[in-house]
Amino acid sequence: LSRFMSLSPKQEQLFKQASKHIPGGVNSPVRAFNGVGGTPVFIEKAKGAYLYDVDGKRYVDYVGSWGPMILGHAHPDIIQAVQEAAVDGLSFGAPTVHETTLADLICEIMPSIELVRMTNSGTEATMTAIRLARGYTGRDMIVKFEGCYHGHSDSLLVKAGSGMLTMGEPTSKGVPADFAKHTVTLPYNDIEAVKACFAKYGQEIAGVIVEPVAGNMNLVKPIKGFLETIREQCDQYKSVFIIDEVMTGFRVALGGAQAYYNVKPDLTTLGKIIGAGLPVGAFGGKREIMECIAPLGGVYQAGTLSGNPLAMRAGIKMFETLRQPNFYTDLSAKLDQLLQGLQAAADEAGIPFFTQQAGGLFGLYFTDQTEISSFDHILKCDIEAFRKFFHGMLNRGVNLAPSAFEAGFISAAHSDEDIQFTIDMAKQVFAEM
Ligand SMILES: Cc1ncc(COP(=O)(O)O)c(CN[C@@H](CN)CCC(=O)O)c1O
Repeated sequence: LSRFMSLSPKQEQLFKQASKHIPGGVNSPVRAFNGVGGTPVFIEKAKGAYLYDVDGKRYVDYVGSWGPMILGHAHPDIIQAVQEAAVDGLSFGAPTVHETTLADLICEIMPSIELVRMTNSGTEATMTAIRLARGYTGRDMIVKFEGCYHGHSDSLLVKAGSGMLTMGEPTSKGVPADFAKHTVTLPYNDIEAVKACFAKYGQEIAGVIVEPVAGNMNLVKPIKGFLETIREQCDQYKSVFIIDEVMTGFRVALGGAQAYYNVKPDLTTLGKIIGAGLPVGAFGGKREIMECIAPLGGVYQAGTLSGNPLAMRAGIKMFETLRQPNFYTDLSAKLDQLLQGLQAAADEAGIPFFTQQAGGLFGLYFTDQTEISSFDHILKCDIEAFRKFFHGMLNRGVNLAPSAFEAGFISAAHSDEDIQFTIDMAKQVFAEM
């Protein structure tokens, strides 16, 4: 593997320079390549399906900035919208009609959302949704699921306690145990565990937060009845059902996973795609819950740059394309073509491998297991094989997520040629594995 790891001396030098004043040389940990080894690639620009690194090398990109670039990079309509917004001023700290327009759009596309508030990241959105669930119910306990990631707020950096239905333990230093103990973490897709948790703590549970399709432990789809059980239990015990659609919103379907699986949450958190690449998050849902948010109610939340005009106008412009008929059927068909090609290539080379898809989101698994529906299944996959595949593809100009515990993203800009190229490169890499 080491022969794959080093990139150009220039990239090595840039990483050394970055590491002088930036922790780990990156502004978000996953970018440091710790999950795959080697030095991160420094990107200079991007266009359509492609990234271009500082050496001018082109990569077909399946990370898409972790989801936002569903139209492809530097889409001319988006760039024009941002340029036009910029000349009108970058931020006013006062209401603009663009915020109303985007809020109206989101509420129309996701009918479970009656009121929506913009933030600057998915983390802010989920952090506030948790606070809102607690403020609305007057309860403290939150339920989340192993392997799901909802951003880095304290209540959500919690893993399962020693016993399953016990108080959570921090997954990060700096999160007080007193804080983590209000979060119970259950196995994803474990319907009985959800029922047992509510039977034991029901009256204390402020809310449940779940990735409706998990994309932060690699891709894991909900089994039949999982999301429905959370909905039923929240109804029975008057807890708030929060669906974290930061990654799945406008990705697995226009209406998100809640449309894809026909489940109605009380609150939805959003991010990534709604800003078209600019910093945006959002949380929204039932009016009676959202009316607890300041300035209407006593749950405080704020943000200097929330709803800023550049991000709003980029998002509004992007939805013009997303709402075109067949956008998602075409995106899914494109991804299906890719995954079928990768599967055939792996089978030909005799590599234990399979894939899963949810709209424009995908997972690649190096395993001979035939089912992936839990974090335990993911932990049994062959990480070393993934690392070899990752570097083999990167060297051949295909950019995958630098971790076996991340999902993959395709865009409308990926052409048939890009997909065939990806499959051809995979054939070469599988052959040397
Ligand atoms: C379901 C879900 N909920 C919340 C978040 C946090 O959003 P941000 O605070 O990173 O905007 C995320 C962020 N996803 C990661 C990808 N694994 C972002 C990449 C990164 O951390 O750099 C998410 O996937």
